[in-house]
Amino acid sequence: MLGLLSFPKLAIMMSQARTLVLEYFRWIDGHADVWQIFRDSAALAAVVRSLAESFRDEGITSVCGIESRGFLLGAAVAVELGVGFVPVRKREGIFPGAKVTRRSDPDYPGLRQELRLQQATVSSGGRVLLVDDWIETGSQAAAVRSMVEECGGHWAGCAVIVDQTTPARCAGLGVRSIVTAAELPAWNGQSRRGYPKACQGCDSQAPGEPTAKRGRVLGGAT
Ligand SMILES: O=P(O)(O)OC[C@H]1O[C@H](OP(=O)(O)OP(=O)(O)O)[C@H](O)[C@@H]1O
Repeated sequence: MLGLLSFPKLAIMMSQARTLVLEYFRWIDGHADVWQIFRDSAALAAVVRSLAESFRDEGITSVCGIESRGFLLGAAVAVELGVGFVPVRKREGIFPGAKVTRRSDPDYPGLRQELRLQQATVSSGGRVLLVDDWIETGSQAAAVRSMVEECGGHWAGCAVIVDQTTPARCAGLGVRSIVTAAELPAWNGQSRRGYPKACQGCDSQAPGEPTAKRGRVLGGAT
């Protein structure tokens, strides 16, 4: 763990994470491939530390992650913060015990995800941080928030690598990101047209141009 960092060291660490994300992120056949960031140990470590550091002083008692990339990142950030991990599974897969469930509003590919959370994993009064690789519509995160609150937990916010939300969604869900979608390399060497503009006020983006569909140029998933 990093423990307490001086401001210059913290700024350098956050800057390194941002640089490595921009270096390793790839568009492959029109699909955003965040997995490429994880194949480099230095990039993965920097991303995990940066996500953890953005909520280090917020009294987080558990970290939540949505299957599947949220499992990888969320568990790592939980270790970094010294707290436990709360998994949110999608429709399929064995997941024993009493659960709360939600059907999300349409997410970035237009899917209404069936999300499940084990009640016992959220302690009443606990402060839960959601960690994910990317947030776009915020529909899955909003559904998770609703389940956490039903279990008696408090929503601390979202730590993500890439933020592509609107300012209102960003503020409502408490999103803090390493980069915004508008900062990513252009897709296939073309312009970034389709991405919202960066929002200076909340470190996210402002509405404007249509949102790029990072996961489905040809109708597939990420
Ligand atoms: O902001 P939203 O529009 O709700 O979308 C955000 C979610 O979409 C991605 O996961 P995805 O469903 O692609 O699952 P995966 O991690 O298994 O690829 C991402 O990891 C978030 O969990």
